[in-house]
Amino acid sequence: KTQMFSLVEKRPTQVLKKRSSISDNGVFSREEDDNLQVQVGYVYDENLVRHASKVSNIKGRALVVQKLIESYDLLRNTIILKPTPATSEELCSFHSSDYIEYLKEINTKYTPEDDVTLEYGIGYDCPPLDGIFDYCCAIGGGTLTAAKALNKGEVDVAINWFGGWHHAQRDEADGFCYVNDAVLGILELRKCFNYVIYVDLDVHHGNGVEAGFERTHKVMTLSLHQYESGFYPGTGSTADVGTGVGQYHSVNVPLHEGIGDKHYCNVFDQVWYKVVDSFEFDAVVIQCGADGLSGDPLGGFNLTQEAYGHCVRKILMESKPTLILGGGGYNIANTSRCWAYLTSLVVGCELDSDIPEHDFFSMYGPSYELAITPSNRKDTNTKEYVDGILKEIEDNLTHLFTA
Ligand SMILES: CC1(C)CN(C2CCCC2)C(=O)N1c1ccccc1/C=C/C(=O)NO
Ligand SMILES: [Zn+2]
Repeated sequence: KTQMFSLVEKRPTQVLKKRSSISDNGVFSREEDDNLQVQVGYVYDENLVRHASKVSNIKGRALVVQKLIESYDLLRNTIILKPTPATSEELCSFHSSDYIEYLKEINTKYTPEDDVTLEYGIGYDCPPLDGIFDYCCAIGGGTLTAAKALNKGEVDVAINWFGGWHHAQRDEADGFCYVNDAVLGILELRKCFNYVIYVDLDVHHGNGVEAGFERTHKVMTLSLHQYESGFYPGTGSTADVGTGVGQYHSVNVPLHEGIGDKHYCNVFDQVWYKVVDSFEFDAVVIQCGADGLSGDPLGGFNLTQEAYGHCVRKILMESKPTLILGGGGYNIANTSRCWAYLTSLVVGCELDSDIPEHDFFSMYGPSYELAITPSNRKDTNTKEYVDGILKEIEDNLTHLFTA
């Protein structure tokens, strides 16, 4: 039986209401115990951190994230989910067998230093990794382990900060993503949950996940991202709505650079309200790529962890089994700040505004504070532009009402 949970939004910490279980007639029955925290699973082991550190553009990020979360003692009331590497068969539930066979073949043949333009997207944006196949099994396995724990009802929310690689396509690596663990996780959840919604908060369009589900109405993908000419990956306009029975089940919110917390949260709320009304989902996956944060070298958006927290909190209010993933994020200290903050929000405890003393304390200078300060950059998202895209999104989603 899948235990459900319900959240009551209380500031500042998330005091989560008692667990309720679905009684026979499917209606929530409230157990009469006192407030039980929602059961949170947290994917971690050293092998996964070692693999996650392999990709050069976020070298060492996995360990810095982990150490900050540990320094705040956030894992004491979570269930640590030790990941099992994915098997080839599991990777092939989304990826083509020739792509996976190719990764096996080149597993220890190349290293990032090899300046080769290989097949299957390996070599340009996605340099060959030493142990590239083992890397994909570890990364894919992390998210699959989380999804399986949600399927078994062991946890209500599962967090995997080492996943969220949303650009990988069925038969090629793309955008520094070699395996699309988000797609694998959604496919796993679909074994137990009929309808799944995927929400992508990364500054880049979640093109690989959208492509994976654009022809089905069982999975809705919602992506908020920067959308400018020449900005990677270049997909994700409002006109991009999915096809066939999947039509109107891909929702895109293309934004221009400079958007800050207040505006972003306002846009999210307006879209989320319509999405919840048009698509009844049984489980949720949220990709929290932190490259939208102020201070990210990509520099596109001007967000702080407050924007990410607002969206995650809003989504958790639906009280559905939820899988939370990482993704991009190239300012390693700010990415760690953001994901530690989100972890605290999910487990329902407050964080001290001063970064605790720990191995990587020096990375948080000069403020040594948890808060990320936004810059005073111009938000180029005019009211006219935003109202226009919200209207298009609303018009698209009304097709689901009438369906
Ligand atoms: C190589 C990295 C990943 C790093 N990077 C920045 C950050 C720091 C200096 C350049 C990029 O733009 N990258 C990319 C290059 C080509 C294609 C995609 C990406 C990023 C994808 C992504 O984050 N998706 O969520
Ligand atoms: Zn990104």
